[in-house]
Amino acid sequence: MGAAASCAMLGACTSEKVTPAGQSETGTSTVETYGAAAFFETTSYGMASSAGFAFSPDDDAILVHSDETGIFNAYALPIDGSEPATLTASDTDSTFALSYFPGDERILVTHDTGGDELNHIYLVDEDGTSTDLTPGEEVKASFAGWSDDALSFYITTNERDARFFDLYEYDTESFQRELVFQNDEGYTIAAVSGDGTDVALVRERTSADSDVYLADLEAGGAPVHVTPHEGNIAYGVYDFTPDGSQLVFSTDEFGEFSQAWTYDIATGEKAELIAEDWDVMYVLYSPSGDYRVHAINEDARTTLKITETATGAPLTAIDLPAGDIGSVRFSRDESRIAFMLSSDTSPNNAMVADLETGEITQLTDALNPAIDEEDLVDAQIVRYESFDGLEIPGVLYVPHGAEENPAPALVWVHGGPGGQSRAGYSATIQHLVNHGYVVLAANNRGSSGYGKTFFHMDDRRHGDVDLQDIVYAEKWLAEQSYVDAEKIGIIGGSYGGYMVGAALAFEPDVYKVGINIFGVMNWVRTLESIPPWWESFREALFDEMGDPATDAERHRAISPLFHADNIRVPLLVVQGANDPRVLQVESDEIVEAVRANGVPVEYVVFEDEGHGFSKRENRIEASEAYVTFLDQYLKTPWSPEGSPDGEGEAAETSESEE
Ligand SMILES: CSCC[C@H](NC=O)C(=O)N[C@@H](Cc1ccccc1)C(=O)O
Repeated sequence: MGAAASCAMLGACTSEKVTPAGQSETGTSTVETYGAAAFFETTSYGMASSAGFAFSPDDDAILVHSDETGIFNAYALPIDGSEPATLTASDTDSTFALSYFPGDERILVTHDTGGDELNHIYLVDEDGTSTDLTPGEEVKASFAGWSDDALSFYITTNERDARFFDLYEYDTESFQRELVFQNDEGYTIAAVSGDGTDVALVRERTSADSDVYLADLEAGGAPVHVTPHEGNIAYGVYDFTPDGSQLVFSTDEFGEFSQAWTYDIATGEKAELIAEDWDVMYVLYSPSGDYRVHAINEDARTTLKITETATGAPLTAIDLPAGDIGSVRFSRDESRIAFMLSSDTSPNNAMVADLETGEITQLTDALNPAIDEEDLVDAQIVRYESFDGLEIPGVLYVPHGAEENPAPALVWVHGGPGGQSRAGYSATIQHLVNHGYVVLAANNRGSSGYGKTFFHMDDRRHGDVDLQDIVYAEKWLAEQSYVDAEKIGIIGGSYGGYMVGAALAFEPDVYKVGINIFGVMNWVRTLESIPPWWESFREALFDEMGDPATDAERHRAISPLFHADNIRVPLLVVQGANDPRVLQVESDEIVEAVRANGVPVEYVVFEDEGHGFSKRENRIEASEAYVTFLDQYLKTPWSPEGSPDGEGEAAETSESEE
């Protein structure tokens, strides 16, 4: 971590750099090419939870996590820019900062084991001693915030019933705890009011239709239904106001996008709080309630607004720097805010702004100094037409020099269903682009962020209309002057990995190669073996995807595994052994089936990862594997005829594979 620098704009770079000899020529300019290690030697930073205290009790440091050692751990970053203090030192489990204690420098952190998603909450004393507050082999726990009097904090765990999360209140000194809300009905516990009187609950019937309830923790009794309605309306919870008088909830009742509304707990009155032209992503308050922060998902970029609550006027004390601002946290005395600042070409940096002087200080220097930001590229938001004329949004990255020398390209598909590819820094995408690949992150119908109509267009039509959007992404890329139309591949993770498998199996002539990162290959098995703690949204998931008990035939029809004999192009599969959502067997079986076709198939398994890769050495190995595979099979397209026996050949197995 670097020393403080006064606010350097992490702005976008557009100009080309002329660099010394020995670097790759791309058209009229020279861009240095970096290995995966260089991209991942960049440090990833994240802020303590919005439900906790990110500032230390005396406001002189902020609590963050970073992967500076290769494994995420918690650190205190002094706001004067002096050297950070290491607070946890795990060399096995990615550990994430939750909160300082209200009155001392003990902290709460969370980690799972090897990516199994069974997170526990740990108390870390000032001498570094760590205590598991939520022990138990199959227990999954989450931090849910502090009481206003600082005498207790809240944790949800599923230890009583693996399917449901109950709410416990922990004493800050004795760590004795009390069950304050027993959840037998499959609610999602969304927020607890600071005065400890109310808990906000969400019940999801379908992804289009959900409700908010309020349970009175003092009076007990059945939770009050806050959102009675007819038809499909999706309601959710942002937070309580700091005085506990109102619940701020989300609704898509009044248009395509989610708005923020208030519910007055005493009177039951509802009122519009924030309506924007896009989804309101979150709403949070300063501890006193004097300031309100909300973010908008504006065409795949985050726009942040800070408002003086009393007047509704925008905060003018500081000029927020250009770039993506997130994780805003107020100091205890509300004289400062901490936030993360990033751009398409720069990862998160921790910043502190003084609301009295307007001064902004950069506390970290995350991008590996060996990388020149000007060698990276900005994202462009684009739109293309699909088979039925529907406009599909995407996030496009074009390598420097591709206009002069058309480049191979990749369609990148996000997870979900219902996720969204967003602009912003991605080490993996920048690594691919730096190695000469155009990347189009397509937001096929069904993606979030573009309104509820678009979001639901894929319901029970997965592997059909959304796949066609991905096919049309290839067609659009092939028409671009900077793309070598003969060299277009597909890459995606999880649901995006499913789309990779589906594209290769059901549209076998479209893509030249595929990279499947822990993708669902067999929907019957995946939906039959979802983690027990998904119970609160199992019904909604089955409503969208189909219930394996009744829709198994359709699930077989759309599952790449049962159509693997159609896959005739090189395939790279990457999987975490501890993934509880997409089990390793999904990848094992598709690898075996496609290898039987005589097609090159490479397979990388990480023994200590789950649904996503968090350890630096694994992220480097995965990213290096993508580029090596693409350089081998996409830059010089593979054909069965070109292989020694004319039938194709199976590739060698990666060292990581067991
Ligand atoms: C309606 S999406 C619920 C699943 C969940 N979504 C959040 O990310 C998820 O983990 N999706 C996986 C794919 C998947 C879908 C259904 C069952 C298992 C895995 C993903 O894309 O990350």
